[in-house]
Amino acid sequence: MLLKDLPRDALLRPLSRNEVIGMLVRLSIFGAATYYSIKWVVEAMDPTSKQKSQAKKRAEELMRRIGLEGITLTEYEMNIASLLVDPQTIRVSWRDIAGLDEIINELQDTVILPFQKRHLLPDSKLFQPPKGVLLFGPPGCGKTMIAKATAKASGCKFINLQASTLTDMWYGESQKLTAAVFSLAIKIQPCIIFIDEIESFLRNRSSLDHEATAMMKAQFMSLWDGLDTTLTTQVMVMGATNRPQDVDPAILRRMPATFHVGLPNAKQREDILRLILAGENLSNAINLREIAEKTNGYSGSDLRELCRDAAMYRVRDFVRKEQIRQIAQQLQSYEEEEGPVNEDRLRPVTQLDLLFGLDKMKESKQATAAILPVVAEVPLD
Ligand SMILES: Nc1ncnc2c1ncn2[C@@H]1O[C@H](COP(=O)(O)OP(=O)(O)OP(=O)(O)O)[C@@H](O)[C@H]1O
Repeated sequence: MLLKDLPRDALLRPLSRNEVIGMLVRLSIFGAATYYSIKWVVEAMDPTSKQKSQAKKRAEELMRRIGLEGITLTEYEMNIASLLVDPQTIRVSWRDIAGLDEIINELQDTVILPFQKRHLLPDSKLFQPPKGVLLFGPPGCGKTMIAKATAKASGCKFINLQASTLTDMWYGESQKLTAAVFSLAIKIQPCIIFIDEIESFLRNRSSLDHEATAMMKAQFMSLWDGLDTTLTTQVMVMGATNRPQDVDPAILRRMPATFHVGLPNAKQREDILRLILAGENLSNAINLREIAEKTNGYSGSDLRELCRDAAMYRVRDFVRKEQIRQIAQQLQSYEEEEGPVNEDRLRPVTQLDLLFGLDKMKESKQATAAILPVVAEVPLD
């Protein structure tokens, strides 16, 4: 029916109360449907929305587990909160780190005591954890382990900030995220902000820096300085790097406590080997000193790889023996079969296994050395 076909009276008469209410209800439903459709379309068009909602869920779950559910967070703080590590769930403790007693003792005195015993000197400006700590040294020597064990020992929450997080597009705007790192850390303090590969994040400032990156760095440093303003703030930035020479000097100045986590010496390597192999079934003739002496230049992570390989040989032997046994069983009649006598058990790891593992490791190291340039260790000062 067209408008002109309607009776003139029907158009001119005032609307009844019910008609007005009905119209309002229809308008509201239409408005809500439009709003949610537009929202749905916008979200569907945002390629990062799934990641964002996953990060939000993860953050909420983490906050609940850590016992921080009452704290209200902004959207940006929520993104950073998805990187939180609960000190209770950190598996690494001092007992898992071998050969680094000196560094551990110093960390205990300079970092952990001020966190743990803050109540003894609450008004002291001096008895405070340093605002920045730098762990530097070649890869695989335990820097990340030390950072995690420090958080566990001091009972600090641990924000594991990847170099790319603040520059990653899906997380949002760098500057808002940078601000969120610090505001979140303050809300949940005591807290350690850990930045692995800090050189790639806060690299020497150069003219090649993108303007946004330069601004983010400047902002990071000013927020970092701001931590000093209140005595009660218990937030520390801990950085780790393989290339201290590439870290911006302005950042280095903000990390007064530096720890060199270098390649282990022979004694340290023996300690690391003993720790890695603890709990394994070892032959009595194992001589870890011999392996330690033959592994000059190896990192803790190399030694772990070597041991992992060595421990696999007996499994391979076991599988081969089993295959031979099965073939023999098929050839023999079942009456003659003697049955499995102690055959279900793996033999212990032997010195020969470790030496084989070492040979294999040497070969792969030589192969990688051929394709990768040698990175010399440069002292910090
Ligand atoms: N001192 C050590 N004691 C026991 N295990 C060690 C030690 N150093 C390294 N490892 C072994 O090597 C692995 C790697 O160590 P970690 O990740 O802490 O090294 P990193 O110095 O942080 O290396 P990267 O610079 O590559 O991040 C550890 O998971 C551990 O198994």
